Amino acid sequence: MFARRIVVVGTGYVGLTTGACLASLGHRVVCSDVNATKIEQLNSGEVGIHEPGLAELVQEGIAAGRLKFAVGSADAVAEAEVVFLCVPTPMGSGGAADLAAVESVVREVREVLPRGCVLVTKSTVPVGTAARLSELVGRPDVAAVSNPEFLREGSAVRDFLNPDRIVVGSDTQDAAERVAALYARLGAPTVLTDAASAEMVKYAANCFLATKLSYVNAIAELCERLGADIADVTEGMGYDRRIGQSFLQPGPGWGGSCLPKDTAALLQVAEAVSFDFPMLRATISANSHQRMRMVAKVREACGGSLDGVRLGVLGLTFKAGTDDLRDSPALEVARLLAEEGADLIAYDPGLRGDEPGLPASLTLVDDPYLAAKESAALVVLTEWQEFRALDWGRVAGVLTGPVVVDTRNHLDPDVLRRAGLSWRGVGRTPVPAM
Ligand SMILES: NC(=O)c1ccc[n+]([C@@H]2O[C@H](COP(=O)([O-])OP(=O)(O)OC[C@H]3O[C@@H](n4cnc5c(N)ncnc54)[C@H](O)[C@@H]3O)[C@@H](O)[C@H]2O)c1
Ligand SMILES: O=c1ccn([C@@H]2O[C@H](COP(=O)(O)OP(=O)(O)O[C@H]3O[C@H](CO)[C@@H](O)[C@H](O)[C@H]3O)[C@@H](O)[C@H]2O)c(=O)[nH]1
Repeated sequence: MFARRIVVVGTGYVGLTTGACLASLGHRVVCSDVNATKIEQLNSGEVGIHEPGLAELVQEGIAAGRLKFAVGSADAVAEAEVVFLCVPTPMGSGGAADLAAVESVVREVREVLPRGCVLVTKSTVPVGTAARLSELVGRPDVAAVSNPEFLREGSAVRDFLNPDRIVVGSDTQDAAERVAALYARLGAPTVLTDAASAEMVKYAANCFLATKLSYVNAIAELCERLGADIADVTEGMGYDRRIGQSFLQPGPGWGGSCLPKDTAALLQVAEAVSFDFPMLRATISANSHQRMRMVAKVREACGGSLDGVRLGVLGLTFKAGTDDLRDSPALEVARLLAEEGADLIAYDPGLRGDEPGLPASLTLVDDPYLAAKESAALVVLTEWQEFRALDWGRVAGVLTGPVVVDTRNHLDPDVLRRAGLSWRGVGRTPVPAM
C-alpha cells in the first residue's frame, strides 16, 4: 500500500474520524479547521466530541507522527495529494443544502493545491456539486471526486473502519481509483461511479432510511388502534432478508444532524427539476406528526393537560451514545411539552449541562432519580442503555404519579409493573401498574 499525503478540512464528527482513521491505515494526514481552539485542543490529544475509540486513535496518530493539525487550510494543503472536504452542509433556505462552507474552502485552497491533487467531497452535497466545484477550482489538473460518508454518530470509528461499502464517484476515473485505493486495507465492497451517481447514493440512502422509520412509526400507530404489538410485528417483518431487522425501532421520530436536512435537501433538489416527490414529503410530514403524537401521549397520561405539570425527562440527545442535540426529536418533544406549560426536569448521560438552546423551563440534572423526584410522570425520550438498569422501585417511590411514557419502547414493562408503575409505549398495549 502507498501511504498518501492527505489533508482533511473540518474536524467534526466526520472530518476527525476520517483523519484519525486514515492515519491509522498508514497515511500521513493533516486535519485543518477554522476553529483555532479546537485545533489547539486536538494538538494536545483532546477530542471534544463523544465518539468511542476516537481519542485513542487521535493520540496514536499524533504519537506515530502521522496525524497533525492546522488552523486554516491554505498552508495545510501545500503538499497534499488528496484533500477531503468534511465541512458542514446545513439546511439552508427552502430546505436546500447550504454549500457556503464547502465553497469557501475551495476558494481558500484552489490556487495553492499542488499539481494533480484530488479534491474529494465527503460532506453530503447535492448532485452536481463535484461538477460545480471543478468549475470553481478552474484547474484541469485538479479532479473533483465524490466520496460520501455513511458513518453513524456514536459508532463513527467502527463504521469508518468496517464500512458496508465505499462509494467513490468522479468524472475522472483515474482520480476515483486513487481515492478508492486509500481504503484498500479495509477490504470493503467498493462502488465506482460517475460523480453525480455517488452524490445521489448518499441522499437516496438517507431518505430511504428516513422513509423506513416513518413507515414503522405509522405501522406502530396502526398497531395501537388495532390491538397489535409493534415489537412482534417488526420482529416478524425483520426476518425477511429483503427487509432486515435494523432501522425498525419506533420512536419519537427520526432526527440528528443528517436525516432531517438530507430529506429536506433531496425534496428541494427534486422540486428544482420539477419532480413531484409526494412519498418523500409524506416521510417528512409523518415525522412531525410522530413528535406531536408523543406529546399527546404524555398529555393523556397526565389527565388531559400539561399546564403547570412537573415532568421528569430521560434523554435529550437525538439518539443514545452521542452528545449531539442537533435536530433531536427528544429535544423537540421536550420543547413542545414545555410549550404546553410543563416544567421539565431532565437527565441525559451524554450532556454536561452547559449546552445552549435548551428550553427555559427545562432544568438539566445529573441524576435520573432527581429527574423523577416529585414529577407527575417520567418520559423516556432517548434509549440510553443505563435507563434500563435504574432501580425502578426507587423511581416509583419518588414520582408523584406512577406513570412512565416510554417513547422508545426501551424499558421492560413487566419490571415497571412490578415496581408499581404503569407503562405506555409506542405501538403496544399500555401495561397498568400491578
Ligand atoms: N455527523 C454525521 O454522522 C455525518 C455522517 C456522514 C456525513 N455527514 C456529513 O459530513 C459533513 C460534516 O458533518 P459533521 O457532522 O462532521 O459536521 P461538524 O459540525 O461536526 O464539523 C464540521 C467542522 O468543520 C469546521 N469548519 C466549518 N467551516 C470550515 C471552513 N471553512 N474551513 C475549515 N473548517 C471548517 C467546523 O469548525 C467543524 O469543526 C456534513 O455535510 C454532513 O452532512 C455527517
Ligand atoms: O430503528 C431506528 C433507528 C434510528 N432511529 C432514529 O433515527 C435517527 C437517526 O439515527 P442514525 O441513523 O443512527 O443516526 P446518524 O448518526 O444521524 O446516522 C445517519 O445519518 C448519517 C449522516 O448522513 C449517515 O452517515 C448514517 O448512515 C445514517 O444512519 C435518530 O433520531 C434515531 O433515534 C429510530 O427511531 N429507530
